[in-house]
Amino acid sequence: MADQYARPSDAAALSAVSPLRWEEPPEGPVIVLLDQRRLPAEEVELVCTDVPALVDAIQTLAVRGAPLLGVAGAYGVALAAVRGFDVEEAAEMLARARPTAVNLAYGVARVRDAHRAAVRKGGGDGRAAAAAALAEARAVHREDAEASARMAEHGVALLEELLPGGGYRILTHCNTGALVSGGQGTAFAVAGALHGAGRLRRLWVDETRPLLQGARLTAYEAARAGMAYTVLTDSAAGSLFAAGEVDAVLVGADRIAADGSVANKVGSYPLAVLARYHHIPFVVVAPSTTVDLGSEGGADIEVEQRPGHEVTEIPVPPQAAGAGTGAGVPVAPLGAQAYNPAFDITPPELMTAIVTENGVVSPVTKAGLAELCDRSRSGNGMMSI
Ligand SMILES: CSC[C@H]1O[C@H](OP(=O)(O)O)[C@H](O)[C@@H]1O
Repeated sequence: MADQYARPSDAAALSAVSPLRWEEPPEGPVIVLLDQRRLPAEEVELVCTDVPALVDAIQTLAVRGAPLLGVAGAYGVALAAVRGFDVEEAAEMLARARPTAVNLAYGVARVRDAHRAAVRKGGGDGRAAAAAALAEARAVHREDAEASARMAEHGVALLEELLPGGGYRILTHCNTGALVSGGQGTAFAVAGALHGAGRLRRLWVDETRPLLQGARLTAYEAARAGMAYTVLTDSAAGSLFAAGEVDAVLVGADRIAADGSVANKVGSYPLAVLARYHHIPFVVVAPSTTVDLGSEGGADIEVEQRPGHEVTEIPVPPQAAGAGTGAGVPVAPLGAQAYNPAFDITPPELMTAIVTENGVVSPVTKAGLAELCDRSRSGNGMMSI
């Protein structure tokens, strides 16, 4: 079950608001989510008291973005453990909630395995196993925040190496800021670090149809940060490249295959082709938890297909984008068919680099990516569910 609590849309309060937190009110532990479907017009918090409510929030993009899905999945398994729900069943439900972002399965497996180990060790002491599950979920959350800060450092250093001096006009797609992370995000964290150093001349923000994560969420985060930013339709990006107005493209990722193929928000692949044609750096920024060494190449990545009404209807607030209710205003003839993949696949040969918390791989090769991941996984290897 999820209750909703509206908050004043106060900019000062916003800066302190996290997209997800664990709380332990007297009536029992809950996961509190900032409902990203309602942003930027309203700050509404969803209070999830059980796993089905969290699964629904994930599937309707109230909570979204690969790294944060890993954190949400981790806390979802911990919620099951602490509230005495079936942990194995909860792990299965959560891992299947969205198929492409590998972080979700990773976060779920981390906490599920910690719980299993504690059960084996504790001989059925449920409280000890629940405490171990919550501790592991907090570790997943903390590690993602730490990874975000390190990605920002590596990303800035890479841009300074690629494009020495001056300020940068960065084009980004979808939303990759604090709303998708335990920290300040992935690609947007690099833009934020550039902004903090006075090196961000302009942030070009693709609106990112159909759910408008760019126009709604990246613009919201850029405004809060005081960045110079401009929203554009996805189809206008080409003319910006042609006009020489883009210095680099920074995007996130939902799953990176072993060969470096990247699944990211639909529209990323065309940007990579444009960047290659115009000789502009195309850089993917993602934590190592987004790399799935079990997927050999792009063909192994399941691309989530979403409901057609997200394309054929314009969402009507307060049922904002991603509500999944079909409560929008039709823009296509009723009954129109729609093609609505949530992601597309960019091959490694179109990328300049992949930036992770452990460093940069450029050019993007299978060996280079594996080496980067091995360095990061000495403590917490990728676990599949
Ligand atoms: C850096 S994770 C953000 C990543 O997730 C977005 O997808 P969605 O909004 O459907 O969760 C998009 O692919 C972003 O690049």
